[in-house]
Formats: sequence, C-alpha cells, structure tokens
Amino acid sequence: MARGPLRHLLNLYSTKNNFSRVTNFLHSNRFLHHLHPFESRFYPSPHPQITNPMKFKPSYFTQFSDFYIFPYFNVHTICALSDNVKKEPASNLTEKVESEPKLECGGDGFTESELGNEDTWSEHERLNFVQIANRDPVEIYKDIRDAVKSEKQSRADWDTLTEIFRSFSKSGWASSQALAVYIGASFFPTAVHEFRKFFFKKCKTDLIKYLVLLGPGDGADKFLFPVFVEFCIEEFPDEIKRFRKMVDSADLTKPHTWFPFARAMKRKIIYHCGPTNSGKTYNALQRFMEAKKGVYCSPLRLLAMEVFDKVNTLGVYCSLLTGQEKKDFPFSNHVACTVEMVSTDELYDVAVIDEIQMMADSSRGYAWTRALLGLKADEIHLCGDPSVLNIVRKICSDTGDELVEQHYERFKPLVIEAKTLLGDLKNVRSGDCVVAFSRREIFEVKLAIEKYTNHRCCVIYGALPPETRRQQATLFNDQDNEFDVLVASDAVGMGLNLNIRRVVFYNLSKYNGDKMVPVPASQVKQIAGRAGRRGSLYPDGLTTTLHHDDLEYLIECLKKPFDDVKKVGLFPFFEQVELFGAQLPNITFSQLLMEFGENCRLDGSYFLCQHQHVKKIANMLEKVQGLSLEDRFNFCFAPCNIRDPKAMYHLLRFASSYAQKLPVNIAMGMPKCSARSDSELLDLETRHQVVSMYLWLSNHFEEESFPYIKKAETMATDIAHLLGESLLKASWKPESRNARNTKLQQEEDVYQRPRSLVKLQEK
Ligand SMILES: Nc1ncnc2c1ncn2[C@@H]1O[C@H](COP(=O)(O)OP(=O)(O)OP(=O)(O)O)[C@@H](O)[C@H]1O
Ligand SMILES: [Mg+2]
Repeated sequence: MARGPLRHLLNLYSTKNNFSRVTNFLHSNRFLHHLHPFESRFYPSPHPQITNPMKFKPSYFTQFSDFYIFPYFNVHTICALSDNVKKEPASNLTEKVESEPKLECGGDGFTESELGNEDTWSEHERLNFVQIANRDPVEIYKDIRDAVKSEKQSRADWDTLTEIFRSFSKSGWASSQALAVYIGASFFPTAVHEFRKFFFKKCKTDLIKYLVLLGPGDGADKFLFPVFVEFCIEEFPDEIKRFRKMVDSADLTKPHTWFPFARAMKRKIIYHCGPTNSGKTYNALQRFMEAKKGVYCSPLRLLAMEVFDKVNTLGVYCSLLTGQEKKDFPFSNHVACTVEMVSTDELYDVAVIDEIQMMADSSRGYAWTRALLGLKADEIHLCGDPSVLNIVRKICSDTGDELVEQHYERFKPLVIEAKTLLGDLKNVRSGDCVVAFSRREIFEVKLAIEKYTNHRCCVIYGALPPETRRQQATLFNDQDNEFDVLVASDAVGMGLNLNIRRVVFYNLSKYNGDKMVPVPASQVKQIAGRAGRRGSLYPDGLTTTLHHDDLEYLIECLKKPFDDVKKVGLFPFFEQVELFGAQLPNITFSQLLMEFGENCRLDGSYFLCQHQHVKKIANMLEKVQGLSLEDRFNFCFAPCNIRDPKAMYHLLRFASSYAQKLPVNIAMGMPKCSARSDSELLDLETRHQVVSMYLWLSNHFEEESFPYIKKAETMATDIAHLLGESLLKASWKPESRNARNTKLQQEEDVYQRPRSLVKLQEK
C-alpha cells in the first residue's frame, strides 16, 4: 500500500494553517487528475477544483480529504475503482507520488513548533503529542478497541472531552464527510453516540490529553474523524451496506448513459438559436416536413395542435399525440406531440424539439432533457434562445453527437414606445395586447377597456383549454369583428401566431406562490417579442408599459443579454424510484420521493426538477389502498391544479375507483349554458380540467379502467365551447379561486393599482 504519501498528506492536513503546503503537494503529484472520476461518485455538486486543479480552494479541501483520511482508499484502490482514469499502471502513479520531493515541514508532517510554546508541557508530553498526531488512525482505533478499560481522568478533562464529542456530533463537516463512507446523515448522530460511548469506556490518558489540547472544534473533529470511520466500518457494516445500496440506486449522474440506443447512433443536432420571431421553428419544420419520418415536440398542447393542423394542410400526413388526445392520421409517418409524450423507442429521421431553453425550467425541464438525450433520430433540430447553447454544447460532447449551430436575428427589430399608456387604459389601440400576470387582473383590464373605450377584448390565460385559447386568438386575428384588443397572461409568450401590433405590460411583477416578484427578463423578452410577426398585419413590433414607472425595467429587460444556463432539469424514471424504494420498505410514497430528492446524486450540469406538485398528489393519495407504486407514480403526474380543491377531489375519486378495480366514472354534470358570473366561469374552467384529467389518465392507464373516453371528449369540447361563449360576454368583476386573493380584490377602481410594482419592490 502506498501509505507513505497518503500518511504524509493526512498529517499535513491535521495541522492548522497547512493548507497551501497540502495543495502544492496535490498539484505537484497530479492526484487531482487521477481522482476525478472517482470523486464524482460521491458528491452531488460540481467540484471545479477537481476538473481544474488550479481552481482548488481551501473550502474544497475538506470535502476532498476523504481519500486520504480513509486508509483503504490508497492510490491502487482509486485507480481500480475509477473507470475513466488514465490508463496508467497504478504502480507508476504510486512511484510518482512517492518520488516527489518531500515538503519542508519536517519529519512526518506534524512539527513540534506547531504545537505552540506551552511552558507547562514537559518534553515528554511534547513528544507524546507529536507521536499521537502522527499515528495511523487505524492503530489508534485498534488500541482503544483492545484496551481493557479507560484510565482515570480529571473532571476538567472529562468535561472538555464531552464538549469535543458534542461538537463532533454537530459538525456539518464530519456529517457530510461521513456520507463518503456511506454513513447517512440520519444515522450519523447514532453512530457518533455509539462512538462516544466506546471512546469514553476505553480511551487512554495520552490520547485524551491530546484531544483536550486540541479543544472542541475543527482540529479535534479532523483528528477524530478517521478513527470514527474505522469504528463505523467495524461496528456498522450492515448500515453502511444498506446506505451504499440506497445511494447507488439514486445515482442520476451521467444521464446520457440511460439511453444506450440513442448513444449507439451518430446523431446530428442542429441548434436554431435566436430571439423570438426570427424563423427558428419555421426552418426546423421545413426539415421535419421533408423527412420520411418525423416528430415535432412541443412545449404546449396548443402548439402541437397548430403544427398538426399546419402540416396536414400542407399535405404532410401527421398524427397528434398529447397527454389528453391521440389523433391517428391514417398512413401518417409524422407526429406532432407534447414533449412529455415523445417516444424514445421509435426511430425517426428528423425530430424537432421546440423551445429548447425550457430544459432549464424548474418543474418541466426534465422532459426536454430526456428528449435531447434519448431521441433516436438521425437529425434533431433544437429551436430556442441562446440561453442553453453552452450546456447543449457540453451535452453533445458527452453524448458524442455532432452539433451544428444556426444563428438567427429578429426579422424586424422590436421598438420600445417611450410614451407608454400614461397610466390610462383609454390609450389602448387596435392590435394591442395588454399583458397582466393574474387572472384577476386580466378580467379587470378587460372590464375597464370595454367600459371606457369602444374596443372589445379577447382573453388568453393558462387555465383556459387550448381549444378556447385558439378560438380567442382567431377572434383577435380576424379583422372583421370588433374584438381588436387582446388581454393575456404570460401564456401568450409561446406558440400562438397572433396579429399583435404592440405588447403593453399592465405591470411587470407577478406572484410566485409566495410573494410578488419582478417578472424575469427572459420572460419579458419572450412576451414582448410577440409583437409584430412576419407575415402578420403589423410586421413592425412595438412594446411599452401602462405606467411610465415600469418603462425603465422593460428597457433593462430587453437590453439584457440572454442568461447562460449552467444546469438543466432531470427527473428519475419510475424504475429508478422503484429500485431506490426497495432499500426503504415501510415508508410512504411521498416520503420515498422526499428521500430520493435528498439522496440522489447529480453531476454539475443537472438539477432535480421541483416536484411539489407530485408530492402534494402523493400525499393526498396516501390513504388510497390498493395502488401499486407505479400507479401512484403515474397518478402523481396527472395534470391537476393542486390549488383547486374540486379538481383534487375528482383526482382522488378517480384514483380510489381505479384502486378498487371499478370502471372509473366521470360523475360530473354538464352545465346547461355559458357562464353568467365569474364564479360560473371558474366552475367551467374546473370542469374542463377534470375532464381533461380523465382523458389524460385514460391515456396513461389501461383503457378498460377508463371506459368513458368518448363521453369525456364530448364534454371537453362542449365545455371549451361554453367557455368561449362565456368570454364573449364576460363583463363582470373577477373572483378568485382561493381566499388568499380575496383581500387583493378589494381594490375598487381598476385604474388605481399601485403605480409601479417593480418600483415599489425596489424601494
Ligand atoms: N422563410 C419564411 N418564409 C415565410 N414565413 C416565415 C419564414 N420564416 C418565418 N416565417 C414566419 O414568421 C413567423 C415567425 O417565425 P417562427 O415562428 O419560425 O419564429 P420563431 O423564431 O420560432 O419564434 P418564437 O421564438 O416566437 O417561436 C411565423 O409566422 C412564420 O410562419
Ligand atoms: Mg418558435
């Protein structure tokens, strides 16, 4: 065993202020290069110091040190364990390490001078301390283990020792280091408690004196840690084995290896990179239509429907596949689908993944990542802004795919109107799209515009079914009617082709589920960019704000370069969660998801997508008996508004019937007429959601369990129609789905909203 250099490092490490010497030693020995692949097995976060030794910083060292502290991880073991380590015989490496000139720190690394100048210490004690500091932790451990019983100590020393162990048990450093030897965070306190008992029972005076000298804190923690590791390895082999299995099954590093068939292909990736309205999707779709077999992956059902209609009109037979609907076009070789639904089994000539920057989306990003990594297509066209270009470059270098970049500019520049609407909605003009970020505000604006001007408004917001959004868009685009103004939420940012002359921001703040925050610049850009589409009535796009106060923020957002995204989303497949769950019997599914989130390992380019939505549904379904783990997993992804109690109730009902193996009933009536008030409109929105959920479930479970598909389809169409009718007449004050917003509703005059929410926040 190449213990010499490793011991040397350990000794250096256990002394204070020795950091620079240790790092010099590491650099000179090329240890870091060799350890890289192995290191990635332990840590969920990126370690730039490993990939680039010159960036090695003191704070990293503590995390890095296990390899030296843990006596079994010598150079040989590390070489053997790492797959990608340079093919160099371990013995060579050892020789290199050992042949490095010794650093000038005297003896074995821990010098006498480093012990300070305590006059009270005898020469004998000094020598003793140096010896203890430099002893092999394995030997220290064995000595304690084999001792008969502890020697008598002074009261003061016992007290200090108690403090030392208290500090050790609370040390975040020790707890996170322990993970590297598979002692989980939840087991760590128990392990320390046992270690303390063991230590107090048998420890010798000189060791205690040395620890007392170090005192509670860093120095003692680092001295005790390797001894603690030895203790755990002997005392808790089963715990360690169990935790190791668990950690291994939550390994989400190297996700490109999850798709061996895609890896076996030589794929060509074409990144259509540019701002909104620059022709990215148009060009990608040209290739899609030319191909023998193609797939278009859309961020929205609406956009999938648009492409489905468009390419069929142009004579290319295309099917439609979304979570809710399957429309098989006879003899078609093309399919337009939502990105979550794309098959990674099917072979395609050309695939298009639209709005690729959504890879970085905190909840849905995993679907884009999966499509990019897993699609089996000779040619994959990515359309999006430049924010994920760098990370796509990195992913392509991991997958070995060829990457071609095509850069685009906006057809016509977007012009900012500095005059603004001067805070008065009476200044709205034909072709304007007023953007507000809540349903309540959308209806307030519509009400005000229709009351104080001669314009009529169409509305588009997230809770409307795609069919209704399309109907509203058509109404707005059509010049032969009075509906010449659009009031919309951020749902307008993607997809629809709209004849917008000017995008007017009613405000530039939105509620993030917790508080009001400024709308991110990337979103502002995307929405503003909707003004002036090529081929539309208004090819020159304009944008402005309602209030002058907000203008500065709008300009700032539009001037801002695109973000450079560092991480993209990932989510485990069911099989991965199942494997992980096998290590943790007797816990609920939502606890299992939580454990997975806490224990999974990711490498630096990925984050685990948020799954509050999934957890909330998992919690609700906990009491439903008879669902398999896979059923639970699938139910949790149903498109259900978790803030809508009625929708949640129906989902629970569906799951309960399914669990009892009964045919799942829609059990929901159809309203007779369109809505006459906002609460009726809300009710229609909920009903549509429930039916849409039913359709989604019928596509994700055996069809026999959901036998009322035809009925659900008819209901969905009818409700969307009623919603459309209702919106034509909607001229009521908006209500809110939950009590939280009712306070906000008390504002009487729609013109009296805070002057500039962005400004207010800055203050
Ligand atoms: N070469 C072209 N010939 C005719 N029309 C085009 C051409 N390129 C783009 N268009 C039209 O210009 C409009 C904007 O193009 P496209 O939707 O491809 O832009 P985009 O860059 O994908 O925008 P977004 O980021 O908003 O999705 C569309 O209506 C499209 O049909
Ligand atoms: Mg596009």
